[in-house]
Amino acid sequence: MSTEMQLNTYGLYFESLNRMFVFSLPSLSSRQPITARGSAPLATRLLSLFNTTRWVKESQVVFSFCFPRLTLKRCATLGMQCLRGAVKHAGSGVERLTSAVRGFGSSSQHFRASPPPWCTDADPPKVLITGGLGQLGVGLAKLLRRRFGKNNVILSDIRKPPSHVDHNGPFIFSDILDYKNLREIVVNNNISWLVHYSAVLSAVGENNVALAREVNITGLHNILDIATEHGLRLFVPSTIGAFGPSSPRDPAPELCVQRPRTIYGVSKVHAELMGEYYHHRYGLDFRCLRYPGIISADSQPGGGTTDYAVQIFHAAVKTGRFECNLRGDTRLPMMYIDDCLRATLEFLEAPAASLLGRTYNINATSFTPRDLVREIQKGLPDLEVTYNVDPIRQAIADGWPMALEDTAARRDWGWKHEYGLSELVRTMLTHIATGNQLAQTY
Ligand SMILES: NC(=O)c1ccc[n+]([C@@H]2O[C@H](COP(=O)([O-])OP(=O)(O)OC[C@H]3O[C@@H](n4cnc5c(N)ncnc54)[C@H](O)[C@@H]3O)[C@@H](O)[C@H]2O)c1
Ligand SMILES: C[C@@H](O)[C@H](N)C(=O)O
Repeated sequence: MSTEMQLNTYGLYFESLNRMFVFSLPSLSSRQPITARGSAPLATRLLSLFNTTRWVKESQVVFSFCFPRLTLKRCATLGMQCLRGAVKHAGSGVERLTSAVRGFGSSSQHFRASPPPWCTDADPPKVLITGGLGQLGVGLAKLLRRRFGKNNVILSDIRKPPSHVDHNGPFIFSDILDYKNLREIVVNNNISWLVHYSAVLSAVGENNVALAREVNITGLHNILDIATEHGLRLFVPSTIGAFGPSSPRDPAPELCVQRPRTIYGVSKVHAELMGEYYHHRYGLDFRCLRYPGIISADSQPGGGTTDYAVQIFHAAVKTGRFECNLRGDTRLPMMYIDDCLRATLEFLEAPAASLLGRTYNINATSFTPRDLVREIQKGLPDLEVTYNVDPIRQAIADGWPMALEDTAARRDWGWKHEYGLSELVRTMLTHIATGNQLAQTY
């Protein structure tokens, strides 16, 4: 199939339902395949110019622009302007794409082209996120709302939302231990996808085993039953904490001995097994990713063992000093939040037929506190770090893997991380510094 044909069929697609303009770059030539890295100038330009979502699918890099409030015609025109502007600024290597973009839109037939195979849902899903006020939920809601529309994604938690969360889309109270309330929410809002983020994390769990057991195990049972009863697609994250000291550590394969020594880890292995059992027994569309430790700038971690790797950035920018509660040589798998949330959306959207398994490892980078300090010091050379090891957290970390083996995710649904250690550190410092400046001006 020629590049132009691919572009006409898959490259530029206008999804009228969501006023969404989807734009993908196939490999343009064998000499210069467009990959996430190969297309960096164009990708960077697009991401800096517009609020875009990016997926990487097989050999294609996919962007979408969503203009939910505009008329169809205005939306299509704007989409074309975005693409032309971005391509013009992207520099070399995209000449053939430029000519295809020029041709696209001249005939209305393009807007009736079939959607790409991974974009065929006629109705957007109605998504409920439980435990949505933690480190990951608000960011995921933002990403999903951009993709499916603001009112199609409901955040829920047992805490009161800060005002910015309350203003950005629907939020409701939901305690996952209250089965009746959960069922009412699912029925009344016609929920079709459930992202189950409520949990008690590793360090807090060791301090309150009863609570962790209640939320992570009893709560999960409620979620599984509701999801099965109402035919929902259910996403439950697992973790590097689902492995233990007897698992292979570098890397931990998808299938291996899992004997974690924390209530958090035990509850996550339980979730993986119960979800897979419900999938095979009742046909539940259960999907589970084992996340590494997640690093985010504008949301705080909720009491885990990898929290130091978020806290150090804030301390580095604010005071120039940090006391680390893990030993300097403790290597753990970590991931920048944008990679984690994009992986979650891509995995949720993956056709069921492409999923050979239901629980996947995803990996990005691994580092020790010392590696992280060295990298931060490239931008903030005056940062001073001392070590005051917390024995509970250190014992947990010593039983976790140093890296995850994630070839199945890369093969089955095109997972690809974008942030290595240096990109992660640069991005975190920029976000935190910008956030602080903004805070000072108000
Ligand atoms: N953040 C990470 O590094 C990481 C890594 C691996 C896996 N995960 C998993 O991702 C998910 C989200 O993680 P996070 O970091 O946002 O967690 P978090 O601890 O920051 O947030 C969890 C949320 O669950 C809520 N919650 C507690 N009890 C509840 C109940 N009874 N009903 C409803 N909500 C309740 C809390 O109020 C909190 O807002 C969790 O399942 C976690 O295990 C996170
Ligand atoms: C790794 C992850 O599950 C969480 N951040 C924790 O440390 O508990």
